[in-house]
Amino acid sequence: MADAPFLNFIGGEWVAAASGDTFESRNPADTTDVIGSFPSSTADDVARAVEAAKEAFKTWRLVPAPKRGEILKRVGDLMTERKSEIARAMTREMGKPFFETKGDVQEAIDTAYYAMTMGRQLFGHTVPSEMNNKFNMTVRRPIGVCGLITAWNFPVAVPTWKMFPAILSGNTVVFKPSEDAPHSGALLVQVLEDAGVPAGVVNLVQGAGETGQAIVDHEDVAAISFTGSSETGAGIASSAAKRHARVSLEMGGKNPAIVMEDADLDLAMEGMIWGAYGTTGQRCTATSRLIVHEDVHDELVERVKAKASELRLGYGNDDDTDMGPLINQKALDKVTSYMDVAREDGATIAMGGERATGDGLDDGFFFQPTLFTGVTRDMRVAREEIFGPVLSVIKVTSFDEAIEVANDVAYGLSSAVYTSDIARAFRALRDIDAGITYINGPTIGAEAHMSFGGVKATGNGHREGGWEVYDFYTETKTCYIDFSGGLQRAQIDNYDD
Ligand SMILES: NC(=O)C1=CN([C@@H]2O[C@H](COP(=O)(O)OP(=O)(O)OC[C@H]3O[C@@H](n4cnc5c(N)ncnc54)[C@H](OP(=O)(O)O)[C@@H]3O)[C@@H](O)[C@H]2O)C=CC1
Ligand SMILES: O=C(O)CCC(=O)C(=O)O
Repeated sequence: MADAPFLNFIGGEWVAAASGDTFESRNPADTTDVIGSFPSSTADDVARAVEAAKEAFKTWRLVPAPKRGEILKRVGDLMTERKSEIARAMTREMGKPFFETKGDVQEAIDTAYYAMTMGRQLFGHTVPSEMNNKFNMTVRRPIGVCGLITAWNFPVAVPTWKMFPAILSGNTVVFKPSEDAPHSGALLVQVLEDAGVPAGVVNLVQGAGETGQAIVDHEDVAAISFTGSSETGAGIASSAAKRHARVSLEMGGKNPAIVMEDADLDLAMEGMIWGAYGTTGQRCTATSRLIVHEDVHDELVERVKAKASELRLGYGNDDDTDMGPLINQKALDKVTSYMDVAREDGATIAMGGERATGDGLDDGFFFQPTLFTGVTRDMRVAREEIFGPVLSVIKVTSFDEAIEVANDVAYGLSSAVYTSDIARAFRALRDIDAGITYINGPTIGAEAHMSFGGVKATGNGHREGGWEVYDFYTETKTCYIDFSGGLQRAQIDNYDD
C-alpha cells in the first residue's frame, strides 16, 4: 500500500529498499510536519525493478491495445473517485494550493481517458508498393522497459504524461518520482495497482538523483523520459547516448509574455498574476519575463503590483490560500540569491524581494511575490531560470523588438502575446521560438490531447501529450508482404532499366 511505512513497488509487491535506508518527506509550508520516510533506493533496487519490468513486458506487449486502454479507463475512473484525497496529499507534500493540485489530478484523469482512446488508434500507415503483387505498411511496436524520471512541481500529471502513453503502447515502466514528491508518486502507483494493471508493468523506485542515474545507466532500459532541469537533462542525454538509449527531455524555461499597447490590460494583468505567481512561479511554463510596450508599461506594472500584493500566502490546504511556499531550502536560497543578482545588474526590486514570514509562515519556505523593473535583455534575471515567484519587466518600443527580446534566451518552452491585432497574433505564432504560444492567455496550462514541449535548451525534439508522445513510446516496423510468388527482378535492380 502507498501508506506508511512507505515502500517501493516492484513486480506487484510493496517492498523496502534492499539497503533498508530511507529519506524523509516534509511539508514545505510547515517543515515540522513530517509526511513519512521513503526508501532510498540504490542500483540494486533499480535492477530488481528493471528485471520485473522486463519479465512483465513479455506478456503485456501482447495484450491488445484496446484492452490496455480499458485498464487506463479504470485508472481514470479511480483517480476521479480519489481526486480530492490525492490532491490534499499533494498539497501537503509539495505546497501548491488545493485548487491547483486538483487541477493536476484532473490533468492525469484526462491523460488516462485520452490514452484509452489511443488504444484504438495506434495507427500505422498503408503505403503503395513500387511493385506489383506486394503490399506495404508500417505498424507500431512497443520498445521495452522505459525509465520515467520526474520533477516535483506536477507530481501526478507529469508522471502520467509519460506512464500512460508508455503502458498503453505496450511498454513496461520503472518510475522514479522526485525526492520532493515521493508520496504523490506512490499514490499514483497505488491507483494503477487498484485498477488492475498487471504486476511488473508499473514499478516504483523512490530515491534521489543517484537512483535516477541508475535507471539511466541500466542496459535493459530502452527509453528514458525525463522532466527536470536543463542541467540534469544534459547529463542524462549524455549518459544515455553511450548505450544508444532513446531519451525524451522536458526541461527548463524562461517564458516571455508580450503585452502590446493595444492589449486588454485587465486580461494581461490577470495573465501575469497567475502566470508568474501561480504555483509560486515553480512551473517550467511560468511567466518569468513581461515584455511590455512602453505606452502601457507604467499602468500595467502598477496593476500587477496592486493585484499581487493582495495574494494570500499560506498552507495550500487552507481555503483562502492563493500562493504556497517554495519547495525546499535550496529553492529558497536560490530565489533569495537572485535579489542580489538583480541589484548588481542594475534592476529595481519594485515589489517583494524577501522571504515571507509571520502569520504562520515562519516554518515554511515562503517568498514574497516579486517584481523586477528596469530589466534589460542582457541581465541575468532576464536570461536565467529562477523558478520562483519572480517576474522581470522589460520595456520595448515596438512589436519587432518584443519578438526579438522574447527569442533572446537559451530556452523555448512557452510564450504569450496580448494584443487585439490579429496580424500581430499570427506573426507571434510564426516567429516566436517556443514550443507553445498563447494568444491573449497566460503562458501556463496544458491540455492532455495537445502536444507539450519546447525548443532550444528546453527539449530535445520530442513532445509529451497529444498523439506525438506515442511516437516516442513506439518503434515503427516496416512490413512488406510479397505475394508475387517469386523474387521480382525489380526488387534487385530497383527499376533501373
Ligand atoms: N519542460 C517541462 O515539462 C518541465 C520542466 N521542469 C523543470 O524542472 C526543473 C525543476 O525540477 P527539479 O526537480 O528541481 O529538477 P532536477 O533536474 O533537479 O530533478 C528532476 C528529476 O531528476 C532526478 N535526477 C537528478 N539528478 C539525476 C541524474 N543524474 N540522473 C537521473 N535523474 C536525476 C531528480 O531526482 P531528485 O530531485 O529526487 O534528486 C528528479 O527526480 C525546472 O528547471 C523546471 O523548469 C519542471 C516541470 C515541467
Ligand atoms: O501546465 C501543466 O499542466 C503542466 C506544465 C508543467 O509541467 C509546468 O509548467 O511545469
